[in-house]
Amino acid sequence: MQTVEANVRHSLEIGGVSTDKLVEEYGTPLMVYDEGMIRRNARAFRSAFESSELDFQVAYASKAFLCKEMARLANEEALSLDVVSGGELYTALEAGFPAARIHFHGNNKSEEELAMALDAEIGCFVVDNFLELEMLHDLASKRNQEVSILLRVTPGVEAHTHEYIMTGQEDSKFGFGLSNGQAETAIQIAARKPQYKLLGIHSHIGSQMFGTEGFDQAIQILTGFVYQMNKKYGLALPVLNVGGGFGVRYTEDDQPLTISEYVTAISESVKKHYTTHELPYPEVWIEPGRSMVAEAGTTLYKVGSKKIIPDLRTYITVDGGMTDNIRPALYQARYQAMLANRPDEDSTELVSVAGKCCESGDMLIWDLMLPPTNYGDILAVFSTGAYGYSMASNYNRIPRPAVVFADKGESRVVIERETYEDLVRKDQ
Ligand SMILES: Cc1ncc(COP(=O)(O)O)c(C=O)c1O
Ligand SMILES: N[C@@H](CCCC[NH3+])C(=O)O
Repeated sequence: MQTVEANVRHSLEIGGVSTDKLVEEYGTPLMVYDEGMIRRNARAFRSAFESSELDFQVAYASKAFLCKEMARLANEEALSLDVVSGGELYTALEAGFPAARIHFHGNNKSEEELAMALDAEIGCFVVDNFLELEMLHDLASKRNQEVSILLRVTPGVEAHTHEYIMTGQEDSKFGFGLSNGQAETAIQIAARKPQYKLLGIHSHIGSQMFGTEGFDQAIQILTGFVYQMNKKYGLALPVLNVGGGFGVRYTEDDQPLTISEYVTAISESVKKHYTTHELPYPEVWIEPGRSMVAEAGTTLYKVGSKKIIPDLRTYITVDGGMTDNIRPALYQARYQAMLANRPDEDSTELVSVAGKCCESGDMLIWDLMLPPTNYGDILAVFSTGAYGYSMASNYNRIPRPAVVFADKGESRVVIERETYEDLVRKDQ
């Protein structure tokens, strides 16, 4: 994959650091990010928008991977930050991320979380439902604080991994339905509330999308709605947030567009539909998560036991699994991998890669060709940078791995490996 280069002398390199060295220094399992690649992705999003000449914000969807150093990187790259919980918000604030560029999502923000975000004076709340619409305003009124909001709407466009389906109905736990009139009701309520500055609407149609048709459909529907709200209530709604969902390459079967192609398609679509409705161009916000970090991440595991079932299958087991990457078990997600310590050897053995959890579903890769493996080999699994560590668990009381950023031949720990002591720290 793009994130790694084979160092033909003996081992794979990530961000210019040999995986031999990384494993020796930090142990396994180890999550390694090619920091330069994350920065290039951030710049690709921004520069494509700059070429479009639209006003924009690129908000990194921090659910994909967040720690303080990642928040600092996002800030250095002039990204905004999409957070969906008090924990993500806290991490961003602890990292010194500017509150004015934080957008707060979530379909059940608690009063405490809302108060925390009001205290911090974050840039925008993406209001999801009628309870929040009232609760946030009550809290803001008590503080006499003005709050910028977007309303999350469900436009009735559902994006699936490889295709788009017009649902007609809006069966989603998120947001206000457009076709059933709830979005309009929410707009009317929001527009009357004195503490609210209603910036516009938000929609997110799905994740890991390979095309742009879904965005175009959603933008067409959203623009029609903005037009109606403008005509009926004289509302300007200057911000249009079209969410995230840009696809990445996990295996050679995945054919995502480039970042620039996604952004260009969105910009063109916004221009086309706003022009049709004779509306001034909005400020366009997007929320890429996966596409910012997935391909920049590689997980290094140590190969352990091997089980050969004659005429059936050969299992090799690594020292991690569903605790650091739940995606294969949860979504049947597929990954590519290679032996990091023998990158130039021919792959002649068909194996399936199992994790070490007490769970049959704890498989990382089915049917992978590798050179004949031995105990102690290092397996590099590619494109694990999104929704891997962020969805990690301590199932079987397995500590979470360390996370390292590698760049220009240097590496540094950004999240320390959990210890057994960490695991019992909260136990009574
Ligand atoms: C509201 C919202 N924004 C952004 C994202 C990020 O999506 P992705 O990681 O696919 O770019 C998600 C997750 O799907 C989301 O729910
Ligand atoms: N966690 C999911 C995607 C959810 C996106 C967040 N709304 C994944 O790994 O693919």
